[in-house]
This record gives sequence, C-alpha cells and structure tokens, in this order.
Amino acid sequence: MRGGIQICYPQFGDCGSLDQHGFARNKVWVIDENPPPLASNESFGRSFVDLLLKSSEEDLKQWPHSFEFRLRVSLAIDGDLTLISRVRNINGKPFSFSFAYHTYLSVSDISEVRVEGLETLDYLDNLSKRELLTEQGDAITFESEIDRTYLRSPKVVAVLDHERKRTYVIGKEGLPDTVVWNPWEKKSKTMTDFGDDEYKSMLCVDGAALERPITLKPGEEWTGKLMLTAVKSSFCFDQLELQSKGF
Ligand SMILES: O=P(O)(O)OC[C@H]1O[C@H](O)[C@H](O)[C@@H](O)[C@@H]1O
Repeated sequence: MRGGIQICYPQFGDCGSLDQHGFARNKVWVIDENPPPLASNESFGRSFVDLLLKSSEEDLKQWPHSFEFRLRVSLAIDGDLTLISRVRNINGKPFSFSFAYHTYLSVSDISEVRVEGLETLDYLDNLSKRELLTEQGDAITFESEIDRTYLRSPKVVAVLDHERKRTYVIGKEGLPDTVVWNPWEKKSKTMTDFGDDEYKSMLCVDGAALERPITLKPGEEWTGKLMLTAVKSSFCFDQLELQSKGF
C-alpha cells in the first residue's frame, strides 16, 4: 500500500511477530453510522466519519488481544485534517502495542524540502540497526535514503516545500515520536508498487508511539491525535499562530 495515511497498528515496522506495520492497514474498517457527536467548540464547518476496527478471529490467532479501535477522520472547511485514534482494551489482560500514522506527503522536489522541529533530537537510525544518534543539522534536508525515528519529538513539526511555496504543519498529541522516511533511488527500484522516480515527489513524516509501546490495562483507552494543515510558505513557524489553529 502506498500513499495516504496508513494506520500502523498494533506494530510499527518489523519490531514484533506480526507482518510489517501490523494488520490494521490491510483491514476493511466499518463506518459507525451513529457516532458520538463532535464537541460543540469543534463542530463548526467540520465534517467527520468514524471508522471502527475490532479484532477478527484471524487477528486473534496472531495477536491474542481483543480491542476496539475507533478512528475519527475529520475535515475542516479550510482543509485542515484531523485524525483521532482511540484504542480500547476489551481483553481480560493488559496488552501493549506500537502505533504510527504513516503519512505520505506530496512534495514538488524532495531535494528542495526541509523539515523543521526535529533538530538536536536523538533518533534511531533504521538504516543502521536502529543505532541511537543525535541530529546535528539546523533542519533536515534530503540527499539520500532516510529512515529515522526521532525520539520525544515536539508537538509540531513543519515540512517546508520551497518550490511549491507550501508548508505542511503536522501537529500531534499522545504520539511522542516522529518517523521520517524517503526510500530514495536505489530502494525505490526494489519496491514493486512504487515508481522508480516517485521518491522525488514524496516524503513520509509519521506521528508515532514507538520507543515506548503503549500499554493498556483491561477497560483502558488510549488516544493519539494527528492534525495536518497546509499553509503558504510565507507562514512563520510561530507557536502562537499554531496555538490559534488548535495545535
Ligand atoms: O513498505 P512499507 O511496509 O509500507 O514501509 C515503508 C516504510 O515505512 C516506514 O517509514 C519505515 O520506517 C520504513 O522502514 C519502511 O520502509
């Protein structure tokens, strides 16, 4: 599966016994025809759909933990997209999982893109057996394959696309980590569902909970929220303005 925002649950990557990124992204989710309403302060100019996933018999064979997963996808009139994942343990025993919103962003030219907000952070380099390193640059730019998990990253990260004069602002809650991935030329050629040159016009920046898996006791619920907005690049990476947008 390529593109969009994939739900990686209950496992991210290959860190576990399940298939890469867990089973949720390969499932048919059910629309909740009667979802709880949006809070009154959130409902103006906003549409939403609630998608539900429960463990099937087949899932329980590979991952024996019953859960209820409610994904609320809501779109505001100005184009802001919010995804809220709620996972509830309906099992008799605690369970743990990792999670990511594997978010494909369309960019004009990856060589002209920079990511701000992750500088000076520690990261696990997935290209080097998850070695723990520290980001040195002022911002992240791209000139080769990258596959990193930035640890304890801030609530807001910005992806600046200079050529398109557009900045993606990615806000997150309940998701301590951020994955940055671009397969670059060599790996793209090995991916059968990905064009050889498609790496030039994409970047994945994923809000995630990876370093410390989430543990839920019976009856407990976890919430992880992602907010994605595109603004003109004249936009200043300014916390006050972000706060006014609800980040
Ligand atoms: O090819 P997929 O299973 O969709 O995974 C695509 C990529 O997802 C994440 O970004 C991982 O960090 C990468 O290691 C992986 O290659």
